[in-house]
Amino acid sequence: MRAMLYLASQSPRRRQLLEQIGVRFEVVDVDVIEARAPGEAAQAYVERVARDKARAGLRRVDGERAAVVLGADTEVVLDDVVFGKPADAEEAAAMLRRLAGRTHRVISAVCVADGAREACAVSLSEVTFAPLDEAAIAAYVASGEPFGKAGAYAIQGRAAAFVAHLAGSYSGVMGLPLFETCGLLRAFGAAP
Ligand SMILES: Cc1cn([C@H]2C[C@H](O)[C@@H](COP(=O)(O)OP(=O)(O)OP(=O)(O)O)O2)c(=O)[nH]c1=O
Repeated sequence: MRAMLYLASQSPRRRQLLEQIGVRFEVVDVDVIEARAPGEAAQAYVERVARDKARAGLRRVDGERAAVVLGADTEVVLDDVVFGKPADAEEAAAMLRRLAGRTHRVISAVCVADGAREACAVSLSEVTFAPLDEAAIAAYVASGEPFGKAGAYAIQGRAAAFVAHLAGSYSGVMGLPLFETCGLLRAFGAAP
């Protein structure tokens, strides 16, 4: 019998990505505080948040036999500054100004847990943005796309036009690294 998989995420992108690899799952809502501790390395932070989401999901499905829970986190990192989701239009524009014409890292962590064990994987990507002028930034922010996205952009959306180069995982940048996810789910008996 295959384990029942729960995706501990509100992100429509993660749902879409998991569907893409043909895995059956249900969504469980979790509310995890995302705050980097002083001195915490960016990658350690992303991994910790993904793990917290998986653990919170596990608590929500508590008591269910053969439940496997998946949590993930994605952050954009430039000069060791972690760019999460912008709070407003001003912050979105500020993030895009800093990303323009430069190469940043995208760290995506995925953690899978059941009642007995837990495992995580991290995907690292490098994304190079073309230079962006103020008009392009203003138009992009006005489109609404930056909101709810780490680094204030969506590679799967209009921001594809900004991406001059990507080294790494497209699905990882979008929010769920599918290669790593698939490996973990197989190990937990939640994917064929
Ligand atoms: C960089 C980038 C991020 N994103 C999204 C993926 C994530 O939804 C979001 C990063 O925020 P997260 O905090 O990782 O996830 P979330 O709050 O959206 O969802 P949950 O915690 O419930 O799982 O940014 C894109 O959709 N495209 C991109 O190109």
